[in-house]
Amino acid sequence: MTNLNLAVATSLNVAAPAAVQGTSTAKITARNLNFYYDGFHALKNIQMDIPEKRVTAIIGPSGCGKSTLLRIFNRIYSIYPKLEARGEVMLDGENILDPRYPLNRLRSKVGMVFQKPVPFPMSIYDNIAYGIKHYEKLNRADMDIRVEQALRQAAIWDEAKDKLKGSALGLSGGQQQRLCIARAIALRPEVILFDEPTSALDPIATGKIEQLVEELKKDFTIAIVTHNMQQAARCSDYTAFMYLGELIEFGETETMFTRPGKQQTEDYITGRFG
Ligand SMILES: Nc1ncnc2c1ncn2[C@@H]1O[C@H](COP(=O)(O)OP(=O)(O)OP(=O)(O)O)[C@@H](O)[C@H]1O
Repeated sequence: MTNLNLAVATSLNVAAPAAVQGTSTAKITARNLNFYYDGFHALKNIQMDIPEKRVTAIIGPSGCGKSTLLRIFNRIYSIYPKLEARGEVMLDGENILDPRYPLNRLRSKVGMVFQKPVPFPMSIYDNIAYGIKHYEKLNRADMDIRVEQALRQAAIWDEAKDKLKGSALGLSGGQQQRLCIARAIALRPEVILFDEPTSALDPIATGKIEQLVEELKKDFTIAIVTHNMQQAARCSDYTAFMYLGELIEFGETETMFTRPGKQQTEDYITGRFG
């Protein structure tokens, strides 16, 4: 590590993350991706590969297009008029921007967790079962198993198991966010998108979510938008740095945080702007 690189890592107060083990194929590939809000050019010619079963962090200053990019990966924008995506976003080799790509299939393959946990106003059990019922007909015993599996995988089973029939709104903010993660997992997606999942949480709840993200990458491909650079450094394998709608740099997180290739990336991660 050069002095500069050491300075970058030290200024972030993070240990350089371990190198990514092995190679990974791309689960999602964006090619010549442009996005417009009623004519406003918000994403400019993005080329990006999101590696399978790895965590990819998307960072950059406010307004650079992080959330816009994430929302394209599950086509959530398509419910609003006057929003337009051009180019290709391939998921397992199929272009999800093609209107013929069934939204139902996309929703079952790509789950999303938002900034603010929004449990449904119903029991903890029903929060998980509700989504499953849309896609599958399970008998009671099988549903019980699926609900338990999802809660366990989202590391909230121990706290929830004795109050499954109680309202989800009675959980703490951090527990609610893990419930929302369980709700996404229960549909057995292949990709989970996290849009600033810890910005409304305290440091302890944040730590639990970061640990969970680390666990989940064994089974899922993860993309996470975060303002928190320590978080990106701690829990991602790859990092994308965006600025003013462009993808400035993409690479292994360790490299990005210790030997950034572009001056803008270095300025951002060392806190010189943003
Ligand atoms: N609904 C909208 N209509 C018009 N412009 C929008 C809309 N949503 C976002 N934008 C614009 O698109 C650009 C990208 O916004 P986006 O929310 O993706 O940025 P971001 O990097 O996620 O920002 P933040 O970190 O503040 O959440 C910004 O210039 C923003 O003002």
